[in-house]
Amino acid sequence: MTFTAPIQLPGLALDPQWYRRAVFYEVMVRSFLDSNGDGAGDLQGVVQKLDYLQWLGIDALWLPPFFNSPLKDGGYDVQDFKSILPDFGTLDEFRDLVTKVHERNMRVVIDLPVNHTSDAHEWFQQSRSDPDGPYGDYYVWRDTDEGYPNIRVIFVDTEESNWTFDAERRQFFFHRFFSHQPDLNYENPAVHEAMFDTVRFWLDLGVDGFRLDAIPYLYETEEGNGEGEPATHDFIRKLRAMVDAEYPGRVMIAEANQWPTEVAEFLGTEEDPECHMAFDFPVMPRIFYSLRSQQAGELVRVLSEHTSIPKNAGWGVFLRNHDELTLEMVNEEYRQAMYGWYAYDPRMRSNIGIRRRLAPLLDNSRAELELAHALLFSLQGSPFLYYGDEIGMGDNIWLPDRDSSRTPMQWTPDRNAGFSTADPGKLYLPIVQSLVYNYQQINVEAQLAQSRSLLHWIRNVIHVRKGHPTFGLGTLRVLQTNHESVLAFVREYEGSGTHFGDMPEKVLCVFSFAHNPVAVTITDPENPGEALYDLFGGGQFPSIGDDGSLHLTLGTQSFYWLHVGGAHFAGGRV
Ligand SMILES: OC[C@H]1O[C@H](O[C@H]2O[C@H](CO)[C@@H](O)[C@H](O)[C@H]2O)[C@H](O)[C@@H](O)[C@@H]1O
Ligand SMILES: [Ca+2]
Repeated sequence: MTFTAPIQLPGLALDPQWYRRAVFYEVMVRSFLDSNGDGAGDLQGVVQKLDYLQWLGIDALWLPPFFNSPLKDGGYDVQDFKSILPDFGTLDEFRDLVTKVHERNMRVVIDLPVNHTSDAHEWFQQSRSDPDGPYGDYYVWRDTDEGYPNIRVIFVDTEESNWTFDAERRQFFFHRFFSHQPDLNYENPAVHEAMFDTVRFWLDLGVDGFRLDAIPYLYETEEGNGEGEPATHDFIRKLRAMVDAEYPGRVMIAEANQWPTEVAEFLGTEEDPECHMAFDFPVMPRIFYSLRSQQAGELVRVLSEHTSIPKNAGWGVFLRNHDELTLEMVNEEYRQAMYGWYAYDPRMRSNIGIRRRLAPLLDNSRAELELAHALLFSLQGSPFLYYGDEIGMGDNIWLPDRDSSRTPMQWTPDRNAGFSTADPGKLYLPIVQSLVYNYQQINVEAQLAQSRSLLHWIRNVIHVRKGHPTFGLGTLRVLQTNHESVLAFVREYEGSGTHFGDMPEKVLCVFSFAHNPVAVTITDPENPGEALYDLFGGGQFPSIGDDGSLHLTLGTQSFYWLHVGGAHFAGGRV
């Protein structure tokens, strides 16, 4: 067997499975760093912080929309798919960003809201004013608001219907989201062409992939619920075929807030692939549920459900993102429990979810933050971090909608948290100044100076994860335990033999959600008698018994990652 070292810096390493090994980081351009002092973050600001992201161990940036936009929905209301909002920068600056990201062997994934545009988009302006013109059929127009009776309203806080009357065209248009976001009409082949053209435009600029926003909602039918209609899958397959043929190695990531069996359809089959990755929505709220209920049962249940997906497809796992913590994937009983624990002030709720950041949700508990991240970094799928969560940033629930958790990144204890030199009143959103999460306490500089900070802890875990390909590429098998608060699973990878370090490996991951120390017996019938070593420090643990049983004790809300087998293991501390 020959081992070749991965291609080294500078430049991108050739790795067809890069997205399955990658740690992703969501950077809202507007929120990260303001390079020119106008009060809003920009592309050059992101460039200035690439060293920080590389140090943290990030492999790929996910940039939510930065296109020209009225910004009534954080940029998901696109006015022009081929230009950048001037506040954020220029196409040349974007090219520069891509080059500098690639120089660091990192990648850039951009967000593409393919389902709809802003009503300020030229296509919609022309569609409403000239029904018989080239854009007349670009949107979904009807004489009444009675079509598609089975299609639910998603933004229940603001919208009563998916139809809005347009006084100029004197017809109703269809919208899955805000009434200023008309849905594109995918029955029209010209819309397909326009979207392919958009995708090629950004791939030609060097992006490594797309998050396909709100992907289930492209087509509507009278009978269906408009979520993953067959024609939607046909379109995605067609798009994937084009990407594979013209831009091999670039990826499509499905944002489909559905149950894994339905989401798996957005990954297609090996013969007829759709997206390369899809976010795992059900697992996320169950992590939060387990933390408060001290019950691992719901996580055990969803992780034990095997959903088959194509060989090279993968999941994206996350704790938080730029949206509310969605509760669409839990039933009413669990939803109410979670509102009670996490959204006790009605101001904290948004649609079917909770508009708070990670650290305030977990009441700034270091044990819970570590436990939640340990899960994030060891579940099956690629982890997606949300900017600022690595330092435990707070939120501002007095801001409207999801702006509560889109406030400026806190870099230093100085003016505007080092985010901007602008007059503080000019910032796009105020810096968090709350008692616990005040930027003078919670910032990158202060955490860099403390070796035991959350930031250093998260960096260490990321680097340990990266030393073990099983986390990105391995299978997950849930184990039986005799304690209701304990979750245990084995991540197992057969090794590819193509890269140095890409060896067969098994890691036993154990998590206790109990609010007190516990003793537990775990059963792993497949690894009787195997030795166990702590992945962080290399310390030897009691071996698994010959009958497959393992007795462990765990501290309050704590976890272990244990290498299974082999006495040679040396630990992974960086
Ligand atoms: O462009 C409209 C929205 O599209 C995404 O929406 C997703 O977030 C919703 C919650 O905010 C969720 O309920 C829905 O299922 C998703 O498709 C995007 O992430 C949003 O920011 C955007 O408003
Ligand atoms: Ca700026």
